[in-house]
Amino acid sequence: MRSPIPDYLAEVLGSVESDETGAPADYIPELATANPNRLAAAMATLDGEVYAVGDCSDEFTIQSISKPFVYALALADRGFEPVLAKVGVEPSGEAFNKVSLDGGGRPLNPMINAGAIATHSLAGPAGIDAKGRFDRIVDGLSAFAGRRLQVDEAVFASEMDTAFRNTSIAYLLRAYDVLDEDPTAVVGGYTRQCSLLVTTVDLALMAATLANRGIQPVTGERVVSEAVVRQVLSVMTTCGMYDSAGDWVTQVGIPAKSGVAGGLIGALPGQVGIATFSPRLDRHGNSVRGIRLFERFSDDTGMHMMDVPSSSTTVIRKDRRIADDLRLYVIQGGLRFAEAEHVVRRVSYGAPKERRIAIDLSHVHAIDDVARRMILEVIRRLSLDGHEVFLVDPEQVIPNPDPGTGGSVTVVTTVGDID
Ligand SMILES: NC(=O)CC[C@H](N)C(=O)O
Repeated sequence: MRSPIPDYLAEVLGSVESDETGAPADYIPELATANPNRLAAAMATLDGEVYAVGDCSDEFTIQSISKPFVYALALADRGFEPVLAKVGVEPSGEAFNKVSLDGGGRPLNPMINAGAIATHSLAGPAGIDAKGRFDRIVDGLSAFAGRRLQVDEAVFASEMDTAFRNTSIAYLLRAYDVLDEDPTAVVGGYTRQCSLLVTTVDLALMAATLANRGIQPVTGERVVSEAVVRQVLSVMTTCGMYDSAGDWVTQVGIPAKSGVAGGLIGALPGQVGIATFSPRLDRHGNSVRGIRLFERFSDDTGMHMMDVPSSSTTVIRKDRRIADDLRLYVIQGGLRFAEAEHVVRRVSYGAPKERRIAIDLSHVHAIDDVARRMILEVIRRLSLDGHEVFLVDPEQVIPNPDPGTGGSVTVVTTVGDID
Protein backbone atom coordinates (compact mmCIF):
# COMPACT_ATOMS: atom_id res chain seq x y z
CA MET A 1 0.00 0.00 0.00
CA ARG A 2 1.20 3.53 -0.70
CA SER A 3 1.28 5.73 2.40
CA PRO A 4 -1.48 8.35 2.28
CA ILE A 5 0.60 10.89 4.22
CA PRO A 6 2.74 12.27 1.34
CA ASP A 7 -0.44 12.45 -0.75
CA TYR A 8 -2.11 14.44 1.99
CA LEU A 9 0.89 16.80 2.25
CA ALA A 10 0.95 17.24 -1.54
CA GLU A 11 -2.77 18.03 -1.53
CA VAL A 12 -2.31 20.68 1.18
CA LEU A 13 0.66 22.15 -0.68
CA GLY A 14 -1.43 22.33 -3.85
CA SER A 15 -4.20 24.15 -2.00
CA VAL A 16 -1.93 27.14 -1.20
CA GLU A 17 0.25 27.11 -4.29
CA SER A 18 -1.56 29.86 -6.18
CA ASP A 19 -1.37 32.32 -3.27
CA GLU A 20 1.14 34.96 -4.30
CA THR A 21 0.43 37.48 -1.58
CA GLY A 22 3.23 38.95 0.49
CA ALA A 23 6.79 39.67 -0.58
CA PRO A 24 10.22 38.22 0.15
CA ALA A 25 12.30 40.13 2.70
CA ASP A 26 14.17 42.88 0.89
CA TYR A 27 16.09 44.48 3.75
CA ILE A 28 18.61 41.69 3.16
CA PRO A 29 19.26 42.34 -0.56
CA GLU A 30 20.46 38.81 -1.27
CA LEU A 31 17.18 37.32 0.00
CA ALA A 32 15.17 39.47 -2.41
CA THR A 33 16.90 37.85 -5.37
CA ALA A 34 15.79 34.32 -4.42
CA ASN A 35 12.97 32.62 -6.34
CA PRO A 36 9.83 33.48 -4.35
CA ASN A 37 7.75 30.66 -5.85
CA ARG A 38 9.51 27.86 -4.06
CA LEU A 39 7.25 25.90 -1.75
CA ALA A 40 7.88 22.91 0.51
CA ALA A 41 6.55 21.12 3.55
CA ALA A 42 7.99 18.33 5.68
CA MET A 43 6.90 16.38 8.70
CA ALA A 44 9.27 14.36 10.87
CA THR A 45 8.03 11.80 13.36
CA LEU A 46 9.70 11.16 16.68
CA ASP A 47 11.09 7.84 15.45
CA GLY A 48 12.74 9.51 12.48
CA GLU A 49 10.32 9.01 9.59
CA VAL A 50 10.33 12.06 7.32
CA TYR A 51 7.55 12.94 4.89
CA ALA A 52 8.50 15.77 2.55
CA VAL A 53 6.90 17.36 -0.50
CA GLY A 54 7.66 20.23 -2.87
CA ASP A 55 11.07 21.93 -2.96
CA CYS A 56 12.07 20.12 0.19
CA SER A 57 15.76 19.74 -0.56
CA ASP A 58 16.31 23.38 -1.60
CA GLU A 59 18.63 25.18 0.81
CA PHE A 60 17.80 28.57 2.28
CA THR A 61 19.08 30.51 5.26
CA ILE A 62 17.70 29.61 8.66
CA GLN A 63 17.46 33.26 9.83
CA SER A 64 15.37 33.66 12.98
CA ILE A 65 14.61 29.95 13.20
CA SER A 66 18.13 29.74 14.62
CA LYS A 67 16.96 31.73 17.65
CA PRO A 68 15.20 29.00 19.66
CA PHE A 69 18.04 26.56 18.99
CA VAL A 70 20.78 28.97 20.04
CA TYR A 71 18.67 29.83 23.09
CA ALA A 72 18.65 26.10 23.86
CA LEU A 73 22.44 25.97 23.56
CA ALA A 74 22.88 29.05 25.79
CA LEU A 75 20.64 27.49 28.46
CA ALA A 76 22.54 24.22 28.20
CA ASP A 77 25.98 25.86 28.28
CA ARG A 78 25.44 28.55 30.92
CA GLY A 79 22.47 27.30 32.94
CA PHE A 80 19.09 29.00 33.31
CA GLU A 81 19.95 31.72 35.79
CA PRO A 82 22.68 33.58 33.89
CA VAL A 83 20.61 33.46 30.70
CA LEU A 84 17.39 34.64 32.38
CA ALA A 85 19.33 37.44 34.06
CA LYS A 86 20.15 38.83 30.62
CA VAL A 87 17.15 37.90 28.47
CA GLY A 88 13.50 37.87 29.61
CA VAL A 89 10.66 35.55 28.58
CA GLU A 90 7.82 38.02 28.09
CA PRO A 91 6.11 38.33 24.72
CA SER A 92 6.87 41.77 23.34
CA GLY A 93 3.90 42.17 21.01
CA GLU A 94 6.34 44.10 18.84
CA ALA A 95 8.06 43.59 15.52
CA PHE A 96 11.05 41.24 15.53
CA ASN A 97 13.52 44.03 14.81
CA LYS A 98 12.21 46.59 17.30
CA VAL A 99 14.92 48.47 19.14
CA SER A 100 13.52 47.70 22.58
CA LEU A 101 14.46 46.59 26.08
CA ASP A 102 12.29 46.08 29.17
CA GLY A 103 12.25 48.51 32.12
CA GLY A 104 15.30 46.82 33.60
CA GLY A 105 17.32 47.14 30.39
CA ARG A 106 16.89 43.50 29.34
CA PRO A 107 15.57 42.32 25.98
CA LEU A 108 12.01 41.08 26.46
CA ASN A 109 12.57 37.62 25.00
CA PRO A 110 15.06 35.57 22.97
CA MET A 111 12.90 35.41 19.83
CA ILE A 112 13.12 39.11 18.92
CA ASN A 113 16.44 40.37 17.57
CA ALA A 114 17.43 42.20 20.76
CA GLY A 115 17.07 38.99 22.77
CA ALA A 116 18.62 36.82 20.09
CA ILE A 117 21.71 39.01 19.80
CA ALA A 118 22.17 38.80 23.58
CA THR A 119 21.49 35.06 23.51
CA HIS A 120 24.09 34.58 20.78
CA SER A 121 26.70 36.01 23.16
CA LEU A 122 25.70 33.41 25.79
CA ALA A 123 26.30 30.30 23.68
CA GLY A 124 29.32 28.26 24.70
CA PRO A 125 31.13 28.47 28.02
CA ALA A 126 31.81 31.89 29.60
CA GLY A 127 34.97 33.48 28.23
CA ILE A 128 34.96 31.59 24.92
CA ASP A 129 36.21 33.60 21.92
CA ALA A 130 34.06 34.48 18.92
CA LYS A 131 35.38 31.61 16.80
CA GLY A 132 34.86 29.01 19.55
CA ARG A 133 31.36 30.32 20.12
CA PHE A 134 30.49 30.13 16.45
CA ASP A 135 31.89 26.59 16.20
CA ARG A 136 29.74 25.64 19.19
CA ILE A 137 26.67 27.10 17.47
CA VAL A 138 27.36 25.27 14.20
CA ASP A 139 28.01 22.02 16.08
CA GLY A 140 24.87 22.46 18.16
CA LEU A 141 22.53 23.37 15.30
CA SER A 142 24.04 20.57 13.19
CA ALA A 143 23.29 18.13 16.02
CA PHE A 144 19.66 19.27 15.97
CA ALA A 145 19.53 18.79 12.19
CA GLY A 146 21.49 15.52 12.17
CA ARG A 147 23.89 16.75 9.48
CA ARG A 148 26.67 19.33 9.15
CA LEU A 149 25.31 22.81 8.32
CA GLN A 150 27.22 25.45 6.32
CA VAL A 151 27.06 29.23 6.14
CA ASP A 152 25.75 31.02 3.05
CA GLU A 153 28.54 33.60 2.75
CA ALA A 154 26.66 35.70 0.18
CA VAL A 155 23.60 36.13 2.39
CA PHE A 156 25.84 36.79 5.39
CA ALA A 157 27.77 39.53 3.57
CA SER A 158 24.58 41.02 2.19
CA GLU A 159 22.94 41.25 5.61
CA MET A 160 26.09 42.69 7.20
CA ASP A 161 26.10 45.47 4.59
CA THR A 162 22.78 46.71 5.91
CA ALA A 163 22.85 45.55 9.55
CA PHE A 164 22.41 49.07 10.93
CA ARG A 165 19.38 48.26 13.00
CA ASN A 166 20.86 45.15 14.61
CA THR A 167 24.07 47.06 15.25
CA SER A 168 22.15 49.80 17.01
CA ILE A 169 20.33 47.17 19.09
CA ALA A 170 23.68 45.64 20.04
CA TYR A 171 25.06 49.04 21.11
CA LEU A 172 21.97 49.54 23.26
CA LEU A 173 22.60 46.10 24.82
CA ARG A 174 26.21 47.11 25.43
CA ALA A 175 25.10 50.35 27.08
CA TYR A 176 22.92 48.35 29.50
CA ASP A 177 25.69 45.79 30.13
CA VAL A 178 23.62 42.97 28.68
CA LEU A 179 26.58 42.59 26.33
CA ASP A 180 30.05 42.96 27.73
CA GLU A 181 31.96 42.71 24.47
CA ASP A 182 32.30 44.51 21.15
CA PRO A 183 28.73 44.97 19.87
CA THR A 184 29.74 44.92 16.21
CA ALA A 185 31.49 41.58 16.59
CA VAL A 186 28.45 40.07 18.31
CA VAL A 187 26.20 41.25 15.47
CA GLY A 188 28.65 39.56 13.08
CA GLY A 189 28.35 36.27 14.96
CA TYR A 190 24.58 36.54 15.23
CA THR A 191 24.24 37.33 11.52
CA ARG A 192 26.44 34.35 10.60
CA GLN A 193 24.22 32.16 12.77
CA CYS A 194 21.21 33.43 10.80
CA SER A 195 23.04 32.64 7.54
CA LEU A 196 23.32 28.89 8.14
CA LEU A 197 21.80 26.96 5.26
CA VAL A 198 19.04 24.44 5.91
CA THR A 199 16.48 22.49 3.92
CA THR A 200 12.84 22.04 4.88
CA VAL A 201 13.71 18.48 5.87
CA ASP A 202 16.51 19.72 8.17
CA LEU A 203 14.07 22.08 9.82
CA ALA A 204 11.45 19.37 10.31
CA LEU A 205 14.07 17.22 12.06
CA MET A 206 15.26 20.13 14.18
CA ALA A 207 11.65 20.73 15.22
CA ALA A 208 11.16 17.00 15.82
CA THR A 209 14.16 17.04 18.18
CA LEU A 210 12.32 19.63 20.27
CA ALA A 211 9.08 17.64 20.03
CA ASN A 212 11.06 14.57 21.12
CA ARG A 213 12.28 16.12 24.39
CA GLY A 214 15.72 16.92 23.02
CA ILE A 215 16.64 13.61 21.36
CA GLN A 216 17.35 13.83 17.61
CA PRO A 217 15.00 11.22 16.10
CA VAL A 218 17.41 9.90 13.46
CA THR A 219 20.81 10.02 15.17
CA GLY A 220 19.43 9.24 18.63
CA GLU A 221 21.70 11.93 20.08
CA ARG A 222 20.47 13.78 23.16
CA VAL A 223 21.15 17.34 22.01
CA VAL A 224 19.82 19.24 25.04
CA SER A 225 18.02 18.30 28.27
CA GLU A 226 14.26 18.01 28.73
CA ALA A 227 14.26 21.06 31.00
CA VAL A 228 15.89 23.14 28.26
CA VAL A 229 13.38 21.90 25.67
CA ARG A 230 10.46 22.83 27.91
CA GLN A 231 11.82 26.35 28.31
CA VAL A 232 12.43 26.74 24.57
CA LEU A 233 9.00 25.44 23.55
CA SER A 234 7.32 27.69 26.10
CA VAL A 235 9.06 30.75 24.71
CA MET A 236 8.31 29.67 21.13
CA THR A 237 4.64 29.41 22.09
CA THR A 238 4.39 32.91 23.51
CA CYS A 239 6.94 34.77 21.37
CA GLY A 240 7.82 32.69 18.31
CA MET A 241 5.54 34.51 15.90
CA TYR A 242 6.37 38.01 17.19
CA ASP A 243 3.41 40.37 17.14
CA SER A 244 1.08 37.74 15.72
CA ALA A 245 1.75 35.24 18.53
CA GLY A 246 -1.82 35.46 19.88
CA ASP A 247 -3.43 34.74 16.51
CA TRP A 248 -1.02 31.89 15.98
CA VAL A 249 -1.55 30.22 19.34
CA THR A 250 -5.32 30.37 19.07
CA GLN A 251 -5.60 29.35 15.42
CA VAL A 252 -2.72 26.93 14.98
CA GLY A 253 -1.64 26.12 18.52
CA ILE A 254 1.76 24.65 17.71
CA PRO A 255 4.92 26.12 19.28
CA ALA A 256 6.56 27.71 16.27
CA LYS A 257 9.27 29.93 14.88
CA SER A 258 9.52 31.77 11.61
CA GLY A 259 12.48 33.12 9.66
CA VAL A 260 12.66 35.92 7.07
CA ALA A 261 14.02 33.63 4.36
CA GLY A 262 10.59 31.95 4.41
CA GLY A 263 11.11 29.00 6.73
CA LEU A 264 8.63 28.15 9.45
CA ILE A 265 8.86 25.37 12.03
CA GLY A 266 6.36 23.92 14.46
CA ALA A 267 7.14 21.43 17.20
CA LEU A 268 4.21 19.61 18.73
CA PRO A 269 5.52 17.99 21.92
CA GLY A 270 5.26 14.22 21.89
CA GLN A 271 3.99 14.14 18.30
CA VAL A 272 5.87 15.62 15.34
CA GLY A 273 8.16 18.28 13.97
CA ILE A 274 6.81 20.22 10.99
CA ALA A 275 8.53 22.66 8.66
CA THR A 276 7.43 24.70 5.69
CA PHE A 277 9.24 26.94 3.24
CA SER A 278 7.83 29.74 1.11
CA PRO A 279 9.67 33.07 0.84
CA ARG A 280 6.82 35.58 0.55
CA LEU A 281 6.21 37.19 3.94
CA ASP A 282 3.38 39.06 5.61
CA ARG A 283 3.86 42.37 7.41
CA HIS A 284 5.05 40.56 10.56
CA GLY A 285 7.85 38.87 8.62
CA ASN A 286 6.16 35.45 8.69
CA SER A 287 5.72 33.30 5.57
CA VAL A 288 2.22 33.79 4.11
CA ARG A 289 1.84 30.33 2.59
CA GLY A 290 3.70 28.78 5.53
CA ILE A 291 1.02 30.08 7.87
CA ARG A 292 -1.71 28.79 5.59
CA LEU A 293 -0.08 25.36 5.49
CA PHE A 294 0.15 25.24 9.26
CA GLU A 295 -3.47 26.34 9.58
CA ARG A 296 -4.49 23.46 7.37
CA PHE A 297 -2.32 20.95 9.26
CA SER A 298 -3.74 22.08 12.58
CA ASP A 299 -7.36 22.05 11.34
CA ASP A 300 -7.14 18.75 9.51
CA THR A 301 -5.22 16.78 12.09
CA GLY A 302 -6.26 18.30 15.42
CA MET A 303 -2.59 19.09 16.02
CA HIS A 304 -3.28 21.99 18.36
CA MET A 305 -1.44 21.90 21.65
CA MET A 306 -4.69 22.46 23.54
CA ASP A 307 -6.28 19.44 21.83
CA VAL A 308 -5.04 16.65 24.04
CA PRO A 309 -6.61 13.25 24.55
CA SER A 310 -8.67 13.23 27.73
CA SER A 311 -7.11 11.28 30.52
CA SER A 312 -8.19 7.69 30.45
CA THR A 313 -10.96 6.81 32.87
CA THR A 314 -10.18 3.14 32.43
CA VAL A 315 -6.82 3.30 34.11
CA ILE A 316 -7.80 0.46 36.42
CA ARG A 317 -8.33 -2.54 34.25
CA LYS A 318 -8.96 -4.94 37.11
CA ASP A 319 -9.61 -4.57 40.85
CA ARG A 320 -10.20 -8.05 42.11
CA ARG A 321 -9.64 -10.42 45.03
CA ILE A 322 -7.71 -13.30 43.45
CA ALA A 323 -7.05 -15.33 46.59
CA ASP A 324 -8.22 -15.30 50.14
CA ASP A 325 -5.80 -12.69 51.26
CA LEU A 326 -4.65 -11.22 47.93
CA ARG A 327 -6.15 -8.29 46.01
CA LEU A 328 -4.93 -7.46 42.51
CA TYR A 329 -5.07 -4.05 40.84
CA VAL A 330 -4.18 -4.15 37.15
CA ILE A 331 -3.28 -0.67 35.88
CA GLN A 332 -3.13 0.19 32.20
CA GLY A 333 -2.12 2.90 29.74
CA GLY A 334 0.10 5.93 30.19
CA LEU A 335 0.20 7.37 33.68
CA ARG A 336 0.46 11.07 34.45
CA PHE A 337 -1.04 12.97 37.39
CA ALA A 338 -4.67 12.54 36.35
CA GLU A 339 -4.32 8.79 35.70
CA ALA A 340 -2.33 8.15 38.87
CA GLU A 341 -5.02 10.01 40.81
CA HIS A 342 -7.50 7.30 39.72
CA VAL A 343 -5.23 4.69 41.25
CA VAL A 344 -4.74 6.68 44.46
CA ARG A 345 -8.49 7.22 44.74
CA ARG A 346 -9.44 3.61 44.06
CA VAL A 347 -6.98 2.20 46.58
CA SER A 348 -7.62 4.76 49.31
CA TYR A 349 -11.44 4.82 49.01
CA GLY A 350 -11.61 1.08 48.33
CA ALA A 351 -9.82 0.35 51.62
CA PRO A 352 -8.80 -3.21 50.64
CA LYS A 353 -9.17 -5.77 53.43
CA GLU A 354 -6.76 -8.36 52.00
CA ARG A 355 -3.38 -8.60 53.71
CA ARG A 356 -1.53 -8.86 50.42
CA ILE A 357 -1.93 -6.31 47.64
CA ALA A 358 -0.53 -6.67 44.10
CA ILE A 359 -0.25 -3.70 41.78
CA ASP A 360 0.25 -4.89 38.23
CA LEU A 361 1.99 -2.42 35.91
CA SER A 362 2.57 -4.83 33.04
CA HIS A 363 0.01 -2.95 30.90
CA VAL A 364 1.47 0.48 31.67
CA HIS A 365 3.46 1.81 28.71
CA ALA A 366 4.60 5.12 30.17
CA ILE A 367 4.72 6.76 33.56
CA ASP A 368 5.90 10.26 34.35
CA ASP A 369 7.72 11.40 37.45
CA VAL A 370 4.71 12.56 39.45
CA ALA A 371 2.73 9.39 38.65
CA ARG A 372 5.67 7.25 39.71
CA ARG A 373 5.91 9.12 43.01
CA MET A 374 2.16 8.76 43.55
CA ILE A 375 2.25 4.99 42.99
CA LEU A 376 5.22 4.67 45.35
CA GLU A 377 3.34 6.68 47.98
CA VAL A 378 0.34 4.36 47.61
CA ILE A 379 2.72 1.45 48.23
CA ARG A 380 4.26 3.19 51.25
CA ARG A 381 0.90 3.92 52.83
CA LEU A 382 -0.37 0.39 52.19
CA SER A 383 2.76 -0.97 53.90
CA LEU A 384 2.26 1.36 56.88
CA ASP A 385 -1.31 0.09 57.13
CA GLY A 386 0.09 -3.43 57.50
CA HIS A 387 -0.27 -4.78 53.94
CA GLU A 388 2.37 -6.76 52.12
CA VAL A 389 2.71 -5.10 48.71
CA PHE A 390 3.83 -6.65 45.42
CA LEU A 391 4.63 -4.73 42.27
CA VAL A 392 4.17 -6.70 39.05
CA ASP A 393 6.54 -4.83 36.77
CA PRO A 394 8.12 -6.99 34.07
CA GLU A 395 9.17 -3.99 31.93
CA GLN A 396 10.53 -2.09 34.93
CA VAL A 397 8.44 1.01 34.27
CA ILE A 398 9.42 1.88 37.85
CA PRO A 399 13.06 0.79 38.07
CA ASN A 400 14.37 0.20 41.63
CA PRO A 401 11.12 1.18 43.33
CA ASP A 402 11.77 2.84 46.68
CA PRO A 403 8.54 3.62 48.52
CA GLY A 404 10.44 5.60 51.17
CA THR A 405 10.31 5.60 54.96
CA GLY A 406 8.14 2.82 56.35
CA GLY A 407 7.31 1.34 52.96
CA SER A 408 8.39 -1.93 51.43
CA VAL A 409 7.61 -3.68 48.20
CA THR A 410 8.45 -6.94 46.46
CA VAL A 411 8.93 -6.71 42.72
CA VAL A 412 7.74 -9.70 40.66
CA THR A 413 7.51 -10.40 36.94
CA THR A 414 4.07 -11.99 36.87
CA VAL A 415 1.18 -12.36 39.28
CA GLY A 416 1.98 -16.09 39.26
CA ASP A 417 5.24 -15.35 41.08
CA ILE A 418 3.31 -14.31 44.18
CA ASP A 419 3.00 -17.48 46.26
N1 LIG B 1 12.98 37.36 11.53
C1 LIG B 1 14.16 37.00 11.08
O1 LIG B 1 14.32 35.96 10.47
C2 LIG B 1 15.26 38.01 11.24
C3 LIG B 1 16.65 37.43 11.09
C4 LIG B 1 17.58 38.41 10.45
N2 LIG B 1 18.90 37.83 10.37
C5 LIG B 1 17.63 39.72 11.23
O2 LIG B 1 18.29 39.77 12.22
O3 LIG B 1 17.01 40.67 10.88
